[in-house]
Amino acid sequence: MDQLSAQFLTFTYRRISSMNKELINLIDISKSFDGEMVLDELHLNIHENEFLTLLGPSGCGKTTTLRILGGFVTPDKGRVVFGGQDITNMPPNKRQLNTVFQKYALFTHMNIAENIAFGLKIKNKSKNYIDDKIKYALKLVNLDGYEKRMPDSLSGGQQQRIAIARAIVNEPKVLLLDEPLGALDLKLRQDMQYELIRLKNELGITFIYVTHDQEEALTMSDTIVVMNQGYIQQIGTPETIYNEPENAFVADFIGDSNIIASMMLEDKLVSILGAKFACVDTGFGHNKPVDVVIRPEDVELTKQPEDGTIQGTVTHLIFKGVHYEMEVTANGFEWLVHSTGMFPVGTPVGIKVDPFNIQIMNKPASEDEEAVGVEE
Ligand SMILES: Nc1ncnc2c1ncn2[C@@H]1O[C@H](COP(=O)(O)OP(=O)(O)OP(=O)(O)O)[C@@H](O)[C@H]1O
Repeated sequence: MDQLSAQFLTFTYRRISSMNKELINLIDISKSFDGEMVLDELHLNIHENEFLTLLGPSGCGKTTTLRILGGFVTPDKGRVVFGGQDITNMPPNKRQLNTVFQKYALFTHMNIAENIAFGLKIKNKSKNYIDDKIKYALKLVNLDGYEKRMPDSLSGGQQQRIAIARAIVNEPKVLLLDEPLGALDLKLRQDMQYELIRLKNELGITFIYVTHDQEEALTMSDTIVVMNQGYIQQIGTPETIYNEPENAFVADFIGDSNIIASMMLEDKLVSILGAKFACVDTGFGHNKPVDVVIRPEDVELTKQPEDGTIQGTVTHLIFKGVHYEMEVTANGFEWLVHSTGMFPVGTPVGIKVDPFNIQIMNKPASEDEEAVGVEE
């Protein structure tokens, strides 16, 4: 198992095991800008106390979805329902949602306490109420005593915590976070990921998080929604998304993978690059073109070709710290392999895969005829 898989498995304990009540329903939402379809009949249910992440490449519609939730963008079609109430046309300030953006957008001429108090003052809350809230919020984000500091005397990570503190004093039921860690360096980003998980658990509210960083999504989320070109590709727990990707896009976007055009010969038997491999999937039919996904850490290399192996040669080797990354050319395919064992370049090896680690995916209908790897 590589670092990535280990990292998200560590967090399994805190995930919602039996999902809570539905809180938000996005029902058949469509949105175009300048005649370009950005979201096409998007349907999504979000639960109470869920950490849900919208994940996908740049331009896939994540921020637009978040802005529709926040009320900053009105959908062309479809409805936004919050706690059973239609809020599609409700203005942002009336919604029980608060947004934290990538750019902290703190008021530079106000100190930290004034920044946090800003929204509460507009709502005419009493001084005592506001002071209590400031203390409470600063404690939650681990910045007690920072009331009098000015924003430009804080680090990026601290400023982002203040932006979060400012959002949570409004007691939203949902926090919308648009790449809030995007501007931070890697180490700080990782620390803040833990902070956000803790914060969400302490507050007991729903977090809807936008990122294009798959590792961040795997680390933090109860549920990941993988999006591409305005469509939801898959919704699932990090484990499901990583181990059982439903299509080649998801498999390719989440972590490294070997995606191989193959042929399902019969239930539990697949022909990969001309060799027969036992697998566990059923119901794909006979002699049906499929895509097979095998994660690099699930490829086992053997010194001698064995039954159920393909023979190949190691063509690249890189030391990655926790594992070696190798490329093995076998039956015309470049296999990506992560292994704690090292095989020097030029070594002949056998490739073996446990049946449970072979993930079968239906090919899109239009690609059926292009399938390769047929051999009886
Ligand atoms: N107000 C707007 N006017 C015109 N086009 C827009 C507007 N907002 C978004 N778009 C376009 O809609 C598409 C989706 O944008 P969106 O910001 O939702 O993507 P994203 O997945 O959040 O991307 P990124 O990760 O780069 O922020 C993009 O092509 C973008 O240019």
